[in-house]
Amino acid sequence: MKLVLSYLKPYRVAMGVAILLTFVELTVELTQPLFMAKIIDEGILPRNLQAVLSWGSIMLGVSFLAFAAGMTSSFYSAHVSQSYGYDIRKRLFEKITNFSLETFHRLPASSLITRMTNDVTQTQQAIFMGLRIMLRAPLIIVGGVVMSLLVNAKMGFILLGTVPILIVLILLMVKTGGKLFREVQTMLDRVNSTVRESLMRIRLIRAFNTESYESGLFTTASENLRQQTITVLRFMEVIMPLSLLLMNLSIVLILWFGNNHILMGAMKEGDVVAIINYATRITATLPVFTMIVSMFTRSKASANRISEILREPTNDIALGNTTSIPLSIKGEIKFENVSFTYPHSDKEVLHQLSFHVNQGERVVILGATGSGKSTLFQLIPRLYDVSEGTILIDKRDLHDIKVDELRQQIGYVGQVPYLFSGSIFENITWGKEDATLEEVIAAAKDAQIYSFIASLPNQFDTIIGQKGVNLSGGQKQRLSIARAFIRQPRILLLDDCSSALDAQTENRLFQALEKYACSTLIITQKINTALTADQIFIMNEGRIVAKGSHAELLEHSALYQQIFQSQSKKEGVHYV
Ligand SMILES: Nc1ncnc2c1ncn2[C@@H]1O[C@H](COP(=O)(O)OP(=O)(O)OP(=O)(O)O)[C@@H](O)[C@H]1O
Repeated sequence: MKLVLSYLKPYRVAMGVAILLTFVELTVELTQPLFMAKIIDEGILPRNLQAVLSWGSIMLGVSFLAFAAGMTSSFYSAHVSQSYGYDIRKRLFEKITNFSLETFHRLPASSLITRMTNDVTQTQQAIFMGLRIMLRAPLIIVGGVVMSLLVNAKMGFILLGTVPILIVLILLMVKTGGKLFREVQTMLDRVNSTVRESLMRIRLIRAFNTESYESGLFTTASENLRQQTITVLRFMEVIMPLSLLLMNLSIVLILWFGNNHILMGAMKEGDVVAIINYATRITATLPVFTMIVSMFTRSKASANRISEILREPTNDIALGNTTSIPLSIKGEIKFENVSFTYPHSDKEVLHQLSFHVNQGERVVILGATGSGKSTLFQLIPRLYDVSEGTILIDKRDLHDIKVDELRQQIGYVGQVPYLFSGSIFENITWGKEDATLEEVIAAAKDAQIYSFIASLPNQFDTIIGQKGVNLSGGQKQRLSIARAFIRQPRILLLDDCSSALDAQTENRLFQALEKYACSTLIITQKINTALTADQIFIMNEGRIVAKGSHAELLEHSALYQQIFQSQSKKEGVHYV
């Protein structure tokens, strides 16, 4: 909470002005019953129209002052809450874009979106309400009692006697109600996460026909929320009428004693009306406390969730530990005894890897699932840092190359092609923002997707849905490859990204790749692809268990012979 509130620091002056003006508005409001008393005592009862008009005009003037102060206070409060919202969203976005991959695994995108939107809005509303309403309610209670004592000390004592009981009830409401509202908030979060997760796996739910199971999860979460909300409302329904009963009793007492005092000539009618007015103003603030408690509880939960993000460490790799030597990479890659363990994990997934890839070479990596192939790829653009050993690019330690310069010269295509909503042109040029149409066409042709794009009515301007839902798996893969090609990378990492392509298309793709003359590492399950490689690595349980050219491996590696023979039989591969 403190961390989130620290974002209000730049707006201390505006907050001060808003609070000061709320005080002015409130003070002025509290004088109104006094003028009302004057109108009654000096105008209405003695039938003096002049007095009614004079006091009425003063009351109107004062009301206008309260209106102006309230409006300006609202203006400043809105400025503070909106500026705070803008600042904190900006900071959250900066922070999130610098998260390590590890943090992204832990905090799913949907949860981050909720924190950046809904949670920030909750805290913004609480700040606005805090400056405008939260202060008003307690101040009206205190101010109302003080003014009543000033109007008539004896009558004022009735309110003074009532208010401590009222405060006890309010404190009970804040404490117990706060706890109950916190539980409501937890239940509400559970409903949100159930819906979120169900929507994320909707395809799977349909495929496995598990709608009734999901619906059960949702019903349970929803029912818990209903029960908890009923409990908190019942509690409030007891406390609120009790408080109202107390205030109404004090109003009856004021009327009773007031009537006696008027009859005895010890008090004027107007003063009784003024004190009644203060009592009703205090009564009117009571429902506001329910809102304050519920809003404060919600915004506290939101503030905690926002703080979690703000406290997350950022990716040290992206931020520091780099020298600024500008470098044009040639593409030679050397691993020297590289071992790797994922952060927050005890299991070493790569063990003592050593290999050398010459500039412009093509290397195919084969291996069982989970053997560490994708992990190896992630070390080259420094998405993770090695735990032991050294990676050299052009004989230079990876740590001595500026990370953004390194990444600019690497083309990476992951296992799952990611396309965003936008045009095909935008999706390809994401790899190089200043690319010309000619470059885009060339990349699309090399990625074997041009003829498909050309057949579309809007060609490169065709809008594709989020995650490219209107494209086939193979088309998505080829668009992702075009995005990597357009960068003219010096190192190209293709992580099983041509799995959906037929053999002919894949062949043409790899032929087109020749002209880029970049060092290319390809993870694949297809032996056909291995045939085009300068070197083949076979990985097993985090180790390179065999490496060499196709001919070398065919001669020396029993494992490779097995893979080759089993796939050759299936696919009719012939090595010439
Ligand atoms: N973020 C992570 N945190 C901890 N362990 C991980 C993480 N990602 C992968 N691993 C583990 O690292 C090992 C290697 O995974 P990796 O994805 O590199 O294998 P792979 O050979 O590419 O597999 P596949 O062919 O199925 O993609 C696996 O045991 C996996 O469980």
